[in-house]
Amino acid sequence: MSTLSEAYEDLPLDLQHIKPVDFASLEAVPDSHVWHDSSFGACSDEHEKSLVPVIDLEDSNATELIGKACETLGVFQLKNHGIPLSLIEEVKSEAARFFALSARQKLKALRSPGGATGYGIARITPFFSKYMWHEGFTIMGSPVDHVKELWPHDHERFCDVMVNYQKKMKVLAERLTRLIFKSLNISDEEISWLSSTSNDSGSASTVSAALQLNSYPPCPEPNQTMGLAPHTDTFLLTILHQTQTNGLQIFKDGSGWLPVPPVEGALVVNMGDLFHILTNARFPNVLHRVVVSGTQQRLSTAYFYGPPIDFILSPFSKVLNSAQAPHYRSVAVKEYVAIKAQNLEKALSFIRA
Ligand SMILES: C=C1C[C@]23C[C@H]1CC[C@H]2[C@@]12CCC[C@@](C)(C(=O)O1)[C@H]2[C@@H]3C(=O)O
Ligand SMILES: O=C(O)CCC(=O)C(=O)O
Ligand SMILES: [Fe+2]
Repeated sequence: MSTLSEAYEDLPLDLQHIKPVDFASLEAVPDSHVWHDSSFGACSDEHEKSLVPVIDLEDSNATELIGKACETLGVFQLKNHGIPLSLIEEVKSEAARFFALSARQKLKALRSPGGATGYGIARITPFFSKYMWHEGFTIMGSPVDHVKELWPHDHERFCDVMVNYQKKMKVLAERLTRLIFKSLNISDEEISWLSSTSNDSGSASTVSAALQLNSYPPCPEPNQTMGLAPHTDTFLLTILHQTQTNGLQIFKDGSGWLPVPPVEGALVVNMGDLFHILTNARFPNVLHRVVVSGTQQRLSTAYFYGPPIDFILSPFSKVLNSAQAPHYRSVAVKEYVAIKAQNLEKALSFIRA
């Protein structure tokens, strides 16, 4: 086994946990999608200044600023990231074109129970008793097989844009990972997989990566439902682009749910479980969720990045001071992916040392 999609083949889902409802046909929130969560209104949207720092990647202090943000909140917004805004726009418009199709059309690109790529609801759905006000399109590698079903003669535009965006995201994710390791004083030898994957040398192992297009349709009763339930991301880091519609919130102990407002041209970067493990819990794996709007569709694009699935990770000895014991045992990426898929937020407790 060498690719992430193969790892997910062994973790099949039931169709009821893949197939979205036809949101466009709903005039009210059906009971299946009603969440009894009293905290929606409690979101501190009144916070005028967001706690999430906006960092310029061209800033001469970028390494320190990013290292600090990773350690405190586990999330930051990134400006001057080098991703052409025109490409981001194209991704957004291709995603919008897809989600605007009729339900019948979109179902032609449905993920299969053992598949990773395609249209469907969030993989975390089985852990909750209610469904989310959300539909997604997951891409691992090329989406061509699925998109050909929808647009037999016009699939190239969508596929080219998504493949190109993933290439650019991979370069950025790699650059951020190096920079974050540098902020931790971790040497290059400890990150051999990073260098062995960057030089396209044929047999070299590939990093784990996926692109997720998310759509949260406007909702007739936004306070009654949930866009995306609270979760942490599984891999090292996630690079997210969000449209101008609010909705993303992070959970901070002592403060509750805090908004991550859209910043024009910026990308949101958040730490996932694997960085939390590597840093021996020094970086939080930030808990986040999405609430929905009554009037506007929200679109977001998340790129998940991690080491090759056979890579075995354990807390860096460098980040452990002499008095500190490792909190987590060694675990292969694919093993952690399986534990997470079966246990969600309890996954980390299964690898506690
Ligand atoms: C590469 C990934 C990362 C996945 C699983 C797999 C494909 C789809 C990703 C998401 C996207 C939506 C939220 C999430 C929580 C979900 O349900 O599916 C993500 C999850 C994770 O971070 O675990
Ligand atoms: O839509 C968003 O802003 C969040 C998406 C997300 O958390 C995810 O795809 O993992
Ligand atoms: Fe997420």
